[in-house]
Amino acid sequence: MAQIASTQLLLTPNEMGMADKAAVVAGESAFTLMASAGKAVADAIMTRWSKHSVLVMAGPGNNGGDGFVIAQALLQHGWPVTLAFMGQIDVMSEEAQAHAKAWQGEWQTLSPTQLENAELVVDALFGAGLSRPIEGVAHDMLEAVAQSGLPVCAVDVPSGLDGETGQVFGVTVNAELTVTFFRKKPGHLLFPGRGLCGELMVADIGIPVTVLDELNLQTWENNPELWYQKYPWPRLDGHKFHRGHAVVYGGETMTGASRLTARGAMRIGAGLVTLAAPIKAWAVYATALTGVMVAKLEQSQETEDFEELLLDSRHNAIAVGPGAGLAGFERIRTRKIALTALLTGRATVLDADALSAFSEDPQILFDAINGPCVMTPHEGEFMRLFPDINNSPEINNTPEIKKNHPDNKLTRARLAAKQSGAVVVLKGADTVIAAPDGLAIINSNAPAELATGGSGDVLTGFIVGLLAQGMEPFDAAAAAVWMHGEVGNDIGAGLIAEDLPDHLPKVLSTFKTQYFS
Ligand SMILES: NC(=O)C1=CN([C@@H]2O[C@H](COP(=O)(O)OP(=O)(O)OC[C@H]3O[C@@H](n4cnc5c(N)ncnc54)[C@H](O)[C@@H]3O)[C@@H](O)[C@H]2O)[C@@H](O)CC1
Ligand SMILES: [K+]
Repeated sequence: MAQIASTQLLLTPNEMGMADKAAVVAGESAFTLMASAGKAVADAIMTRWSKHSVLVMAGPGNNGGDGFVIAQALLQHGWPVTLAFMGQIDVMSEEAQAHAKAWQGEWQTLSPTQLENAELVVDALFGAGLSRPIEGVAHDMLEAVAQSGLPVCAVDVPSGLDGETGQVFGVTVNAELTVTFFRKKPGHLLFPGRGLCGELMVADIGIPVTVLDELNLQTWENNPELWYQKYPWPRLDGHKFHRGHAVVYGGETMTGASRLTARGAMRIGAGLVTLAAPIKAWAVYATALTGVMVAKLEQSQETEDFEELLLDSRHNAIAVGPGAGLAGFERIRTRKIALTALLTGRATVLDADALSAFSEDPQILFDAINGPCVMTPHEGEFMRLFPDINNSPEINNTPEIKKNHPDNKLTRARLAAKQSGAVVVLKGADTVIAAPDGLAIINSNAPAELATGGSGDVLTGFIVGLLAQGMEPFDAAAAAVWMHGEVGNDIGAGLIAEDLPDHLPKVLSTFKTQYFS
């Protein structure tokens, strides 16, 4: 995956530091890399804004070094520039010192009063090297910038944002534009970070792509580049059975949920979809569904009937959860149905009630997972199913920045995948898809409109539909989440879950034109 989608790779600040070092070893000069970084930011500023009075805040590390380059470039183009420095010049890196010496304007010491005459702020205080909470004058300055409402261009990250987790380390600013270098970082895509970066630009500063080979990277931003080659396009000579047969369990009361799942599975191309429902609700399903077949599960023997249905090995992918039911006896039934599905060893998606039903004894669920499985919890379901993860050593023994912010969504999803043996899709505006082997993808195309009732049920349908067509769970989850986001963007305001499956053909056709013609 690394080779086919190198541009989608995400590097933590630490990995970025290693890439930077490897580039220098490969013959790039650190001075030139910094010059290119600063120039890229200055160019972006001059493209976006007309000539303004600029305050460049330069911090004690290489982020500050970039600040000197930016200040000098803007000055040379006739912009009024104030340079506000915080640090000790003689302990800065050689390249930062060299660029600081090249600065031809006046030096000032960082102070909130400098904001009085500023029209635009360049935030080059802290970047990848942030290692403890921001205090003192830098803290006061960032707070004053935030309160001033002035437009901010952040260098690499808004200072105070942890590039690894997307969490804020005490204080930060809301940037209108963030220019980062070489590759994005997870913190640019994970909330709240994503909301603080404004427009995010990635500048090529001359780091050779070959440095990535040494790094064993495991995190990507979701994009068809990652999985389009494995996408199961229907073959002209194909038969509907080649496109799989998905089985969706439907509960007794909330019948809409599993119908949305079934429709999602149909739309994404499953050859056949059967909705299996308890007899009490059977008539509702049978009346409402046309292309989807409905199977009856007789009273008091629902699990046995479900098991029998699955004896037919053409039923190659199963979804349990949407509308499955949690009240009283339904909870027991939902558990049995989920375990029956897992026992087949066939590709299974567990969502909603199928996750919550195991909140008291999640290990029973994890022990039953021994085939391809995708779990799609939202935050609430995740907390119920993985209560220990926030207290796990991998979260708490990391440096202080992470210790103070256990809400590292990427790490949590990875730990959950490892613990359960399933691909975990931790849903939200920044959905993370993590596999038990450590690979992870952060999704970034979901619009706010997708946060609506039934939207997750459709996603489950997209996943099970792709599984039925033979896609591997990690790829199927990534592709489904991306399609779901694209459909959401396509519909926009006024979106309801019912629209999602029916807008998919348009998105699929654009995707097909782009990648397969
Ligand atoms: N490929 C790369 O990695 C490149 C990186 N560049 C820049 O270099 C930056 C990284 O440079 P550094 O590693 O020097 O990191 P920073 O510039 O973020 O700052 C590190 C310095 O700040 C101090 N510090 C950390 N947290 C602090 C706190 N809370 N309060 C006070 N001081 C604190 C550290 O002790 C260290 O002296 C990137 O963000 C980017 O802007 C560019 O110059 C070009 C190439
Ligand atoms: K910064």
